[in-house]
Amino acid sequence: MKERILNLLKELRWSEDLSDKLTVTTFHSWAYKLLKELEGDKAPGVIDEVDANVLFKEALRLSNIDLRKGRGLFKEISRIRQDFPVFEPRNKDLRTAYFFYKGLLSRYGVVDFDDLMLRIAELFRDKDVLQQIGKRWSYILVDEFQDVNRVQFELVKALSTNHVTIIGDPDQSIYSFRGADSGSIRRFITEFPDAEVITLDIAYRCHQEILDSGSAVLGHSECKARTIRSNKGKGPKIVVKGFKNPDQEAKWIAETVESLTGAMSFEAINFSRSNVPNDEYRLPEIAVLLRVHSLKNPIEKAFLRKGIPFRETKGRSPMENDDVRAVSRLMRIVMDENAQFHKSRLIMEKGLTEKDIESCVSAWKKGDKREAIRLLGADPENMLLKIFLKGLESNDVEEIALQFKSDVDLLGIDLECVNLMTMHSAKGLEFPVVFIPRCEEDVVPLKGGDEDEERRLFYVALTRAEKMVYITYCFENKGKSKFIKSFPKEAYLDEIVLPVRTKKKKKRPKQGSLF
Ligand SMILES: Nc1ncnc2c1ncn2[C@@H]1O[C@H](COP(=O)(O)OP(=O)(O)OP(=O)(O)O)[C@@H](O)[C@H]1O
Repeated sequence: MKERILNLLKELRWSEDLSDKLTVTTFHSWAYKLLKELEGDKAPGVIDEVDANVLFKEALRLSNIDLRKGRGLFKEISRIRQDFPVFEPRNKDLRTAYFFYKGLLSRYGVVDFDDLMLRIAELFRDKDVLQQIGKRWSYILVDEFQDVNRVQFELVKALSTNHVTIIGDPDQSIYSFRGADSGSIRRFITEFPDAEVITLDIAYRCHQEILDSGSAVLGHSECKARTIRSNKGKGPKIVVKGFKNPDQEAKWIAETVESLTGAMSFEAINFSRSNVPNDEYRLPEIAVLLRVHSLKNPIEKAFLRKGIPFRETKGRSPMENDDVRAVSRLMRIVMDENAQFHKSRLIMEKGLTEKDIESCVSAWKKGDKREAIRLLGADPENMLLKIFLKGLESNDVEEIALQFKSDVDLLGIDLECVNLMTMHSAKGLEFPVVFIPRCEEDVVPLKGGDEDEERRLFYVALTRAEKMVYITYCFENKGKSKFIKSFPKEAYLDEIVLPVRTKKKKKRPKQGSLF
């Protein structure tokens, strides 16, 4: 991102070289660097969400709380610590689990993501610290402000003596389940009444049909429809198709992808191109966006059957890759021989003994990384691991873990394959062609979800498309999503695809025996 900004400045013939003055970072990575600077060697390590869950389960066991309650309690604890000021939980189980969890974090000398932000908020209470840190940046710009939580809001507020610009779209707030405060932009405007509000109402990505349909879906939420004009004007209509079941739907998606990319298989030639623009696309220009990851199976099968390469982007951190994770734990142990938490996890996850770990550390310290990786039971040829190791040459392990939130960041999106991902992980991306399957009631909007947030999520999915949107649903299930029903009539083409009935073979009359 920093490179892109510097290149843009060059294009704009900006005379000053800003490469040393410009910091581009995430909240967590920024907080970690500050913590390390302010607390030096005493600064705790950071554990990600997966490790935090492991530790929380340990806390539940220690406090004799039913593990089945774990998920809900952990969500609640995270919510509490993303609020500001943090309040003490009233619920007895929650209070006990929280107490043990905090104890474990401190015993292992680690913080989780929520704690990390809270620590900085705590440090900023000291006016001198705040002044010392604040004067480093003359201008602060926060992007995707609709996704900040209350603690992050307070940090930005604390730094508001600098010139602060926030950018965001309240209609794309889709992370309230993770603690984001969907009202943060509104709150900012209320708390800083002198702030100049600039409304960006021209869209450069999508055609008018997509914007109008997205606005119509939002029109039913508290955000209310906005009028956004496309500088591209009108484009192809959104294609909506209903199928009998997910297999037929997936088959059609695979055929359409094949046709869009000019594939020449026998079936592709036979397949009707009536809904396909004349252009040919490359596979990475196509994305299939799912409401939940578990809907992927029929689509994967259909792609495999046709030999269409696809890449699944789970929106997960590359740190969740087994090999990367093992080496990252080793790095933490190399840096700090008391990194008990990571030692215990290596023993559990890789079946190593204390002695094995010592051998890994010693090989690593001697510079024999390949041997250390082999001893860990990891694959030195793993591509993600190779990229991770490259990153380690110029960053410390915590930095990498915090910087690269998904493998899209690490690998780049431009592999020669279709992108299969959730609507959430598509946030911020764009593709010439977008498929949105399973747009039926109970899936879109998801049963039990917050309907306003579901509308915003669908809006995000729709507006990833630069040109074509194909929305499909299965009528065998609960039927077409009400979101589609709110599209303006002139923005889409609606069609039901009935399964082709294969003619039953007529029974051959049995020839009577001549004898
Ligand atoms: N002034 C402009 N002129 C031409 N194209 C533009 C302009 N501004 C943005 N674009 C293009 O419009 C698309 C969307 O821009 P960008 O990603 O910055 O918007 P965004 O508001 O962050 O989008 P979203 O939040 O929906 O992901 C990009 O392809 C970008 O190159």
